[in-house]
Parts: sequence; structure tokens; C-alpha cells
Amino acid sequence: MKILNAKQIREADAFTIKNEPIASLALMERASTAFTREFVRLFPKKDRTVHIICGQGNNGGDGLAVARLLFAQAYRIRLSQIISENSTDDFNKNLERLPKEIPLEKIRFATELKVSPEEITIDALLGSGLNRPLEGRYLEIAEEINENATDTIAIDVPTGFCCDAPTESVAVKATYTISFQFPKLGFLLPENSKFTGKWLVAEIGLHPEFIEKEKTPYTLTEAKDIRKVLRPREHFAYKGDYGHATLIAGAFGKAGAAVLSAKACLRTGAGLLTVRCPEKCVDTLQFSVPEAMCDLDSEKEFLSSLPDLSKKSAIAVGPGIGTALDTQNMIGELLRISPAPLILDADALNIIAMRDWIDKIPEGSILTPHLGEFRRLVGESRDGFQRLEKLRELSAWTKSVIVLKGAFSAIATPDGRVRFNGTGNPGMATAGSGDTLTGIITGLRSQNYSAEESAVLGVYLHGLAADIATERKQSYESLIASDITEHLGLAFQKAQHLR
Ligand SMILES: NC(=O)C1=CN([C@@H]2O[C@H](COP(=O)(O)OP(=O)(O)OC[C@H]3O[C@@H](n4cnc5c(N)ncnc54)[C@H](OP(=O)(O)O)[C@@H]3O)[C@@H](O)[C@H]2O)[C@@H](O)CC1
Ligand SMILES: Nc1ncnc2c1ncn2[C@@H]1O[C@H](COP(=O)(O)OP(=O)(O)O)[C@@H](O)[C@H]1O
Ligand SMILES: [K+]
Repeated sequence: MKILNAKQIREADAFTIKNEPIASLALMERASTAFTREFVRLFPKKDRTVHIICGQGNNGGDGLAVARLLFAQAYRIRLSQIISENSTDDFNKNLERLPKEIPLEKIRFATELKVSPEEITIDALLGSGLNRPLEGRYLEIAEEINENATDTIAIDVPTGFCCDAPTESVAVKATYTISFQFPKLGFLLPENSKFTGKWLVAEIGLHPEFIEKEKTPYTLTEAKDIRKVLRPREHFAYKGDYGHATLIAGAFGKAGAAVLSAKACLRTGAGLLTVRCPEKCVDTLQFSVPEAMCDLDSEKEFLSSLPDLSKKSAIAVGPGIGTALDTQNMIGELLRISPAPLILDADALNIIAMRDWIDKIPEGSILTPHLGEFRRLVGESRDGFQRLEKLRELSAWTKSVIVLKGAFSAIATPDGRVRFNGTGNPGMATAGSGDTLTGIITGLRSQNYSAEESAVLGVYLHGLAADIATERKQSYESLIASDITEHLGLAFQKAQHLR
């Protein structure tokens, strides 16, 4: 799914009106109908008054249409109209269509608006037409909503929220944002969830031809993208067909990281797996993952040297390795010889940052930093938008795929594209879930998926497995990293549409 900026969305709107063709009022009706459908799904009970706060632009026009549509479904409606000098034509037409039974308060000053916690508040004040920070009564109204509303549902975008740049002034803090056709780039950045709340996309049938030809570096991965890339297992398959992966992981006290990665790698379908680990990790590993072979480092407690890496299909390094000097030198050597595609995670990334070795990263590697590791690599970012630019630069610089992990993990490729991932949930913010991701990506890379495919598929399946685990038996609180691996089978089945 493409992520277009506000200007492109306006153009998509105009193109649709001209070429479908459809009257702009009818398109507004379609958008409002789509919003209403989602709203009814979220709030099926009709026991609370729905208070709709409208501006006089098209976002306000949507608000009026939504008022009429919800009223027709027997919701109790109260409407506040913020009076301003210029209103749009479609706003005016929807005002004429408004049933007389709906109470309408005309608001000239912010102090006239009363928001009640007992009601459900719909924010239809300003949408994607925002062209300056909120001030004066708009700012006061947003503050009144934030102070007193308990459930705020934003139409398209919360009032005051910037889709494509940092939101630096006050904006409405919605519980839900029901957005038209596309998620906005800002929705995918961590600092903005306080404005958008949970967001969902309502399809409004903007012209596919326009969307098809419009260029954007940003996309959100969908199930159909995954199905296209996943390869079915051959009937006459032999384990040698699925690669021999190496995982360089673990240190004394951190054998668990190696176990989690190793299990996830095997559960993803790698034919063979060898784990290189310090001697003190070996019993734990052999006991917990008997399917993996172990190759012992000469050091007992940490890694100090590379194993034989010939004929390996993918090499992952980082989970639980620590940053001992010998381990650092081992990483330096690995970057130098890199006999197979590398997956660099955790302390391998910290070592690269400490030693200033970004230039040594072999082309075609996959890096999987979380926010902290990313900061160590490229420094502090002012906000999520600047961080995205740094992500794209790092990918181009290293000619590698970079997975910036978090909610909506962002996967950058050297050509400048960024693919966001929408699977996963807050239960994954738990020890070791990054280690399982490394294992999954390694398993895929080992089976000869490209670096980009491995990252995109891996992140998607990782999140999907966690989602299935939480749907079936865990809560966000109780989910632990092993649950993700345990549900990989169901994730594969779901992704392949076998279930
Ligand atoms: N995407 C689609 O295809 C579809 C989109 N639709 C809907 O249209 C919405 C966009 O509507 P829109 O363009 O009329 O703008 P909207 O957000 O209502 O603002 C109105 C005016 O407010 C002003 N203004 C700006 N900033 C301000 C500020 N800080 N404080 C005060 N005023 C400020 C500015 O006017 P100005 O003052 O600059 O003259 C602006 O023009 C979109 O979000 C969606 O709900 C659907 O109906 C159909 C399909
Ligand atoms: N709120 C969230 N929503 C979706 N995914 C999340 C969320 N929090 C964390 N994750 C995922 O969980 C994993 C956490 O990885 P990481 O921070 O490296 O954990 P660890 O170091 O404990 O293994 C990442 O893949 C990340 O994308
Ligand atoms: K809005």
C-alpha cells in the first residue's frame, strides 16, 4: 500500500473527481459513508450522545455528512459548527442536507464549546487541509477536546496533526483516527501515536490509475505482497536445498539469546544450522535446540574467533555476544572476509558503532537495529522524520538493507525505498523478541530469499506470529519471545492462505 503525502492525496482527489468521473459531493458522501461504517463497528451501542465538532472546510463537510448518516442509524447527535469566513461548497451542500432534528450550535468563540466526557466526540474540525499550526480559538478548541473528551474519533486526521512533517504545536489527541484511503506517513512514527491513537484506513475508491502511477518511497506491506514472495516448499525437497546457516551468538549468561535465535531460524525453514558459541553456552543450546549443531569457540565465556564459514548460506551475528575486546576483533575479521550474506544484530551493531566500522559493512548485508542501536550507529535524531532520512542514508551508504525495529518497523533498501510493516503488537516489547527476528531473517536468507525479501518477509511473519499468539492464548503482558517462535507455523499458514 502506497503512502502518499498530503499534496499527492489532494491530487488523487482531483484526479478521481475528473476521471472517474464523480462529483466532489458524491466523493465526500463516499468518504463519510466509509467513516460511518468504521465508526459503527467501533461503537455499536447507541447509549452515548455523539458530539460532532465541524470546521467549515471539507473535513467539516465530512462531519456534517457523518452526522446525517449516524442520525439515520438512530444515534443521538449533537453538532457544533465553528463559524469561519469561508466555507467550501460541499460543506454548504451538506449543511442544507442536515436533518432539522439534529441540534446545531454555532460556535464563534472557543469558550462557547463544551466537550463532555460522557459523549463520544468526533473531530471534524480540520483535516489534511491544515497549512499552519493551530492558534487562537482552534488551538483552544483542540485543548478543550484533549482535556474533556474520553473517546475522540478523528475524521481523516486529528485536527492540528501534520501528515508529512513534525507536529510541533497543539493537536487533537484522538482515541481512534479513521483515515481515508491511505495511512499518512506521520502515523507510522512513534512520537505521533499520542495524536492518532489507534488508526485505521477506510477505503474511499480514489482512482487506481492515479495511485498506480504516483511515486513515493514509502509503502506499507500488505498480506498480498507477502503471498507473492513466499515460495512453497518443494515436494521432493532435501535439507540441502534450504541452506546451511551459521549463527554466531551467546556469551556466558546469555545463552538464551542464542537459543531464541537458533530455534526461530530452524522454525523458519533453514535446512541446517550451526551455532558458534562459547563453551559455557553449549549444554544449554544442545539441550534446548537439539536440531542445531554447535561449534565451540576456544574461549569459555565469550566469542573470540570465527568458525569455518565455508559453504554457508547466511551468517548471523550479534545476539547475546557482548562487547569483549576479542569479540570486537572477531567482528572486524568477519566484516573483512564476509564469505556469505551477513545479518548483523544487537552487540554486533554496537561494536560496529563503537569501533566506527560502518564503512566496513559488506554490501548486501541486513542490519536489524532497534532505536537505541540505530542511535549509536548514526547519532541522535530530532524526530521520526529526520530518523527516516538517516535510515535511508545509512542504507544507501552501506548498500545494505536496514530494518529499524519498533512498532511499524521500517525496512530501508539502498535505492531509497522504505517499506513499513504493520503486523505485530506491544506484547513484543519483551526480552528476546529481537533475537527471534534475527533467527527468522537468517532462516529466510539461508533459503536464498534476497536480503530485501528476507527482511520484509521476516519482519512480517515475526509480527504475525506474535499477533496469532496473542489472539489465541496470550495477552500483551504475557507474551514472551518463545511464543513468537511457537506460532511461526500458524503465521506461515496464514500468510500462504492455507488457513
Ligand atoms: N482525500 C480525499 O480524497 C478526500 C478528502 N475529504 C476530506 O477533505 C479534507 C480536506 O479538506 P480541505 O482541503 O477543505 O481542508 P480542511 O482540513 O477541512 O481545512 C479547511 C481549511 O482550514 C484552513 N486552515 C488550515 N490550517 C488552519 C489552521 N491551523 N487554523 C485555522 N484554519 C486553518 C484552511 O483554509 P485557509 O484558512 O488557509 O484559507 C483550510 O483550507 C480531508 O481531511 C477529508 O476529511 C473527503 O471529503 C473527500 C475525499
Ligand atoms: N509496540 C510494538 N509493536 C510491534 N512490534 C514491536 C513493538 N515493540 C517491539 N516490537 C518488535 O519486537 C522486536 C523487539 O526487538 P529488540 O528491541 O531488539 O528486542 P530484544 O533486544 O529484547 O531482543 C522488534 O522486532 C520490534 O519491531
Ligand atoms: K479531523
